[in-house]
Amino acid sequence: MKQPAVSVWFAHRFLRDNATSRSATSTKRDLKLGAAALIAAALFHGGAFAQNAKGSADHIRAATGAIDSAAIIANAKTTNDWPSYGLDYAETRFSKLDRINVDNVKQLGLQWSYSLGSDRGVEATPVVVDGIMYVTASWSVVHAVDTRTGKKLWTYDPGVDRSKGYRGCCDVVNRGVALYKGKVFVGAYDGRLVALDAATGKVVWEKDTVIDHGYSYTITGAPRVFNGKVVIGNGGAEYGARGYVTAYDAETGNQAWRWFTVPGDPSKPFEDASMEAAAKTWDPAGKWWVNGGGGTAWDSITFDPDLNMVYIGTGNGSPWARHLRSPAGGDNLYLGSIVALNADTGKYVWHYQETPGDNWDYTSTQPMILADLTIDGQPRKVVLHAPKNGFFFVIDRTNGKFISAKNFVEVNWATGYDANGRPIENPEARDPTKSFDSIPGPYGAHNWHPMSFNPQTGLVYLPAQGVPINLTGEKALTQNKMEPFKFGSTTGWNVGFTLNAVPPKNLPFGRLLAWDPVQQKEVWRAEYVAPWNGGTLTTAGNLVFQGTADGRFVAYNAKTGEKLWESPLGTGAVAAPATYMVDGVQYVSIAVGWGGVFGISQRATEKEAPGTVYTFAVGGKAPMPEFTKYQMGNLLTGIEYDPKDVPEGTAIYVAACATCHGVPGVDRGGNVKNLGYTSTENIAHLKDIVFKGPYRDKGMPDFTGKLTEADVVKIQAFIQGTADAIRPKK
Ligand SMILES: O=C(O)c1cc(C(=O)O)c2c(n1)C(=O)C(=O)c1cc(C(=O)O)[nH]c1-2
Ligand SMILES: [Ca+2]
Repeated sequence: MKQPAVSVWFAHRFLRDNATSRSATSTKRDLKLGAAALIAAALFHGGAFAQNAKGSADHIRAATGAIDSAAIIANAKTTNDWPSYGLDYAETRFSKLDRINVDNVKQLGLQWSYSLGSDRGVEATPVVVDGIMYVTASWSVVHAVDTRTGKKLWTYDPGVDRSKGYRGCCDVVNRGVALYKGKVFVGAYDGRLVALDAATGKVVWEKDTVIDHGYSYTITGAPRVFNGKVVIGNGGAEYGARGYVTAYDAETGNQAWRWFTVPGDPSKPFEDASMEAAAKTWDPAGKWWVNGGGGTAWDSITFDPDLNMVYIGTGNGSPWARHLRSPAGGDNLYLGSIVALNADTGKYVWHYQETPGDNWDYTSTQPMILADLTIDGQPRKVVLHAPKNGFFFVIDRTNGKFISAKNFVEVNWATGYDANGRPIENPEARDPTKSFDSIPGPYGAHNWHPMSFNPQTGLVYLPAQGVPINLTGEKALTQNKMEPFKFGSTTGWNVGFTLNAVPPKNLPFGRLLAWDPVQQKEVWRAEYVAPWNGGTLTTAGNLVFQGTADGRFVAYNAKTGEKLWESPLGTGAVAAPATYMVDGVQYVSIAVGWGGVFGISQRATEKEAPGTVYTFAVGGKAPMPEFTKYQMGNLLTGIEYDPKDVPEGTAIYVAACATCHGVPGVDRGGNVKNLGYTSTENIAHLKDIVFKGPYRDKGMPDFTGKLTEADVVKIQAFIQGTADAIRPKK
C-alpha cells in the first residue's frame, strides 16, 4: 500500500479535527493554526518524516514520542487518538468522534480481529496513537498492533511465573498500559513496573514495586503517567497487605514519591502526617499492621491537570472483618476512600471516605470520572464515583467535600448518607455474631469495569450488578495458614469471614445503568442475563458501547437506551472498548477474554474463544473467527470414595480449590475448569495434578507442602460426593 506523504497526513488530521469542531470561530482559528502547523512541520521535518511508512519503527517513534501530558490534554479536544486508559485525564471515555453514530451504527462490521493468544481474563482498554495500538492480555503480556492492518508489530511477555497466579485474588489480569514520550509502561502481575520502547517492545527499565515479597503483592491496574511521572499501586488486600502507590520518573525509573494508604506499625515512625492522623482511627488491639491493614490501590489513579492533584481510589480492609482488624471499631483511614495527593510530591491533600470502617470488601478502587457540573445552580468541579458499596458519589474535587450519594442498586448495609457524607448503617450489617447476606456482596455493585460520562446527555453509563455472597464473621485471625472452611486460605487468602456458610437468599443480576449524576437518578437501563458485563464507551454519535457477559458487543442510543446494533464476540467481554480515527476513518476496538474474579469460575456463554481484539468500522466486512462450543464435560462419575471423607474434603476444597474452580457441578466453569465436569481420569489422578502438576504453566499452583496426599483423597471424595448429590434422580 502506498503511504501518504507527511503533508497529506497532517492535512488529514487537520481536516477531520475540524469536521468534529462545533464553533465557526474556533474552526477559523484552528484553520490558521492548522495551516501554520502544517508549514512548520514540513519545514522542521524536511523530507525525513515523509519516508516514515505507517507502522515502521520511525513512524512509531515519531507518533508515540509526541505523547506527553500536553498532547494527552490536547487530544481531549478532538479525541482522534485514545492515548491513555480512560481516553483523557478526566477518564470520561467520552469520544467526540461522531462518524459512527445512531444513523449508521447498524452498518458496523468487523474490520479485523487479532488473537491475543491468551486463555485467561482480558481487561485492558487499548491505547491507540495514530493507528498504533497497545493492549495487554492475561499474564501482563503486551501486544503492539498496527490498526491499519490488524497485524502484530511486537509482543512483550514479562515472564511472570505462571505457577504464582494464586498470589492475586482475582485472575491473572491486566487492565492496560500507559504511553509517554515513546515508552509503553506496563505493570507485571508479579509487581514489576516495566518501561518498554514503544517502537520495538524492548525493555528500557524495570522496577520492582513490591516493598516486601513476604506478602502477596501483585499489579493488575494500568499505570497513569503525567508530567514525567508514572504512578502505579498494587493488589493484595485479600492476603494481608498494606496498600501504597508509587510514582517513578518516566525516563529513568527512579522513585519520585510513595504514599501509603494505611498506617503501619505505630511503634515505628509514621511516614508522614497523613499516616499519623490515620492511625488514630485504628485500634492497635487488632495489630492490623501484621496483616497490612489493606487499602490496596489496585485500579483507579486519576490525574487532574487543573488542580495538579492525583486521586487514588483505595481498597478494602485486610482482613475484611473490622471486628478482627480493629476490634474497638473506628473508620480505619484511608480504607474505602478517594484520597487527593499533590501530583508533584505525593503529599496528602484531602480525602473522602466512602465506606468508613470497611467490613465487606467495599473497595473504592473503581474508576473515577472528573467532570465540571452545574449543581444547584453552581458550577462545581467534581469526581463521579460508583464504588463497590452500591452508592453513586458526587464529590467536590477541589476540597474533597461530599456533595451527594444515592444508591444505584438495592443495598442493605446502609439506608443512605447524611448531610455530612456519613453512611447511615444497618447495625446488622456488621454484627460479628450473625451471618449476613451482604448487598452488595464482595463482588461489588460495580467493580473495576470502567463507566463513561457523556456531557451531551449528562449521563454516566455504569455496569451495575449483584453477586450474592453470605458473610459469617470468624472469631480469630491467623495469617497464611490453611484452615478448614476458610476460603482460599491454602493460597494465602485471609479475610476474616467464612463465605456462604449460610446460602445467600438474594439473586444475581447484571445491568447497564444510564445514571444522571446531578439528579442522582436512573434514566434508563438494559438488563442482562448475568452479572460481570464489560466497561462502557460513549460517543458524540449519541452512542453507548458495551461488551456483555453473554458474549455480545452492543451499541445503544445514549439518550434513550434503545438497542441499535450488536455483534457476537465468541466469549464474554469484561474490558471497555476504545474508539479512534485513523486516516479519516473511525474505528471501535474491544479486547475480549472472559475472566476476572467472577469469570474464573463462572460463565454466561456456551461458546469460547481465545483472547481477541475485535475492531469494527462502518462497512467492515472481515469474517468473524470461528467460535468453538464450550466443552463443559459430563457430570463426574466413577471415582471411588469413602462418604465419611466428604465433610473434611469440603473444608479442604474451600480452603484450597474454590477460589478458582468454584462449586463442583454447580458452577459451569469459567476460564478455569469446574472439577465436577472434568474427566474421571483427571480426578482419579488428582495428586499428580496437585503436586508439581502439568498445569503449573496455566496458573495451577503447586500444593507441595500445603496439602498432603490424604487431603487430596478427601478432596476427591468431596468432588465426587457433590456430583452424586446434585445428579438428577431417575
Ligand atoms: O484488595 C485487593 O488488593 C484487590 C485486588 C484486585 C486486583 O488486583 O485485581 C481485585 C480486588 N481486590 C477485588 O476486591 C475485586 O473484586 C477484584 C476483581 C478483579 C478483577 O480483575 O476481576 N480484581 C479485583
Ligand atoms: Ca479486594
